[in-house]
Amino acid sequence: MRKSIATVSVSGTLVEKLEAIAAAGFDGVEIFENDLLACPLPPEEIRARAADLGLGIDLYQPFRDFEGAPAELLPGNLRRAEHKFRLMERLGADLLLLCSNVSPAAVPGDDVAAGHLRLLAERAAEHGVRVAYEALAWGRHVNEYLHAWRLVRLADHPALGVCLDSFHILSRGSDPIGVEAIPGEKIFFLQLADAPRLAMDVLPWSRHYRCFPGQGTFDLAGLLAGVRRAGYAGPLSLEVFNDVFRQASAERTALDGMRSLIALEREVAGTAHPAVPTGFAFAELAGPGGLGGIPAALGFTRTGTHPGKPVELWEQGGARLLVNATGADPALIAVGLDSPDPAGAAGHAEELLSPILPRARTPEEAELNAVAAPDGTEIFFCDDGWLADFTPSRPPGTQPGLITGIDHVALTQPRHHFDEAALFYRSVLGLRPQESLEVPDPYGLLRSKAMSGPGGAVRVVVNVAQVGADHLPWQHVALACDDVVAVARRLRKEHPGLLLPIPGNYYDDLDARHEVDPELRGLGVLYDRDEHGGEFLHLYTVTVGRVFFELVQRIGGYQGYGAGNAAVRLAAQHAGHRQGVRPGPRPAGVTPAPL
Ligand SMILES: O=C(O)c1ccc(O)c(O)c1
Ligand SMILES: [Mg+2]
Repeated sequence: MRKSIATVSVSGTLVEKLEAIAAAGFDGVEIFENDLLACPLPPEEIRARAADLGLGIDLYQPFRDFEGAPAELLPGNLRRAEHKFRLMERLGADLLLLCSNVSPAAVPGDDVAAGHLRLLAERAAEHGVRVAYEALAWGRHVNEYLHAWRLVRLADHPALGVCLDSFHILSRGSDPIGVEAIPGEKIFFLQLADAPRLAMDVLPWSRHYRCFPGQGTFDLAGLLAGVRRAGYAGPLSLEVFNDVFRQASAERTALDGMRSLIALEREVAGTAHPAVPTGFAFAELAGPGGLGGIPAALGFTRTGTHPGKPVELWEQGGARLLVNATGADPALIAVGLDSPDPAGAAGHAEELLSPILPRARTPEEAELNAVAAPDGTEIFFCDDGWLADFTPSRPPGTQPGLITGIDHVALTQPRHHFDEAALFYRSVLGLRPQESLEVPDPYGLLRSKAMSGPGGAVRVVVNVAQVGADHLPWQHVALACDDVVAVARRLRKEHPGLLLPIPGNYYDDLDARHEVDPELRGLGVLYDRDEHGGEFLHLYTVTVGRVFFELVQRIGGYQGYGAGNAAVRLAAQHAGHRQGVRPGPRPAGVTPAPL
C-alpha cells in the first residue's frame, strides 16, 4: 500500500523533513500546518520541492474547531476554511483533515454538527478539496470514531469522509471491529501510531508518547486488517507526536518509520518473521589484553584460534565467547544467533531495511551474514559452519564447567534510539517485548526493555539513559549456570577482586523480604523471587572497559532479570569506577571478527 508520514513525526525544518522522508522511500506526506507556517518557501515552491523528491502531498492538516461551533462563529470559521482551501490549491493538496471540535464553547447535537460538516464539504468541493473528519480522543462532543462516522453519514456529501487514527481509536479502548461497518470509500485516510501503555490523560499521551507501529502495545495489525476488510485502499500514514523523535536524526527516524510499516504489512499478511533465532551462537568481545583474564577466571577454556584474525574462541558448556584482540578497550561488539535459516533471516533483515554488513572473507571461511543493531553491535545469523573457521587448540568436545550457556546480552542504546531498538529486535529478529521498566541510577535514570524469543532461548535487554549520562557506558553478557553459589565460592577464593562488591544494606533488606541462604551475603550473590515462586540468583563481575559479566541461575521458571536489584548494581558499578578507571565510550575502530 502507499506509504506516507506526517511531517510532525520527524525533526527539522520542513525542507529537511521532506528530504529525510523521501530518502526513506515514502510515497507521500501529510503536511502539518505548523511546519508550513514556519517555512520561508511559498506553497508553490513547497509543492515543487516535494514533487522533485518524488513525494505527493497526501493531506494537509489540521483544521480545527469547526463542527458544532456556536452560530456566531460560523462565518469566521467558513472564512478560515476558504483561506485553507486556497492554500491547498497552491500546495497541490486535495485532502484536508478536520479534527473534532475541542472547544468548550462547542454545542452538543448531531444535527447541528452534521449540518456544519455538510456546509464545509460543499465549500471544499468547490475547490476540488475533500475533507477527512477525525474524532480526537479528547474531542468535546465527538471523541469516538463511530460517532464521527455517524455524523459523516448524516452530512451525506461525497466530499466528506472519515479519517481513522489508530491512536484515537485504541487509546480509548474502543473496539476496532466497528471500522468494518464503514464503507471503504468513506474512509478517506488512515493514520497509524502506536503507544506504550501509560496511565495518563489521552491528550498528553498522544502529544508526547506516540511511537511507530511495533514500538508500543497497540494491536495495529488487527486494526489494519479490519480497515482493509472494509475496503480501504488509501495510504498507510504514520502520524507520531513524540518528544524524542523531535530531537533525533530525521533520516534515522524516517527510515525507522518505513521499517515499521513494512513490518506491519508483513504481520497483517502473516509473513511476519521466517526464521526466529533459536539460541546464542556466541558473544564477541573486543578484548585487548584478553579481557583482563576474565574468561579463564570464569572457567572458560580456549578451544580455538582464528587462522587469519586475532580472534580466540573460548568455550564452557554451551557458552562461546570470541575474544578479539583488536580495539583499544574491552567491549561487546558482536552477537551470533543460531538461526534455523540464516539465509532467510538475512534476506528478511534486508527487506526490513537492515542491510547486510560488508565482510571480508576468504573462500575457506563459512559464509556468515551480519546486520548492525541500532547501537552498532553486529548481529550474525549462524548455523554451525562458523566453528570450523577456528583452528582447534584442543580435541573437540564440550568443555565442562558450571556455566551452561549464554542467558542474555544487555546492550546500551544511543539516547534517541530506544524505540528504534525495540522495533529492530521485534521486526528484524522476531523477538517479543517482555519487560519494560525504569531503574534509578545514582546519576540519572535508566530505561530498560527485555526482548525474548520463544522459550527464552534468546534474550536481549536494551538499556538507555533516560535522564543523566548521554550514553550509558556498560554492556554485559549474562551467562547461565546451574549453581551460582558454587561459582561464587570458587571466584571468591581464587579471584576475590573479580566480583562486584554488594553493600550490606542490600542483604539487610533482602533478609527482611525473604528467608535466604545467609551465605549469599558473603559471596555477593543477589536474589529475586517472582509471584509464582520462581527464583533468580545472580552475581556480577567488575567491569573491564565497557563490559562486565553476570552469572545467572533461573529456578522454577523464573523469566525476569532481577530488575529490582539493578539499582544496587548500578550504584556499586559507579562506586567502583570512581575508585578506578572511568568507563569510556565504545572504542573507535573495533571491527568484529568477520569470522
Ligand atoms: O493533537 C492534535 O491536536 C492532533 C492533531 C491532528 C491529528 O491528526 C491528531 O491525531 C491529533
Ligand atoms: Mg490524527
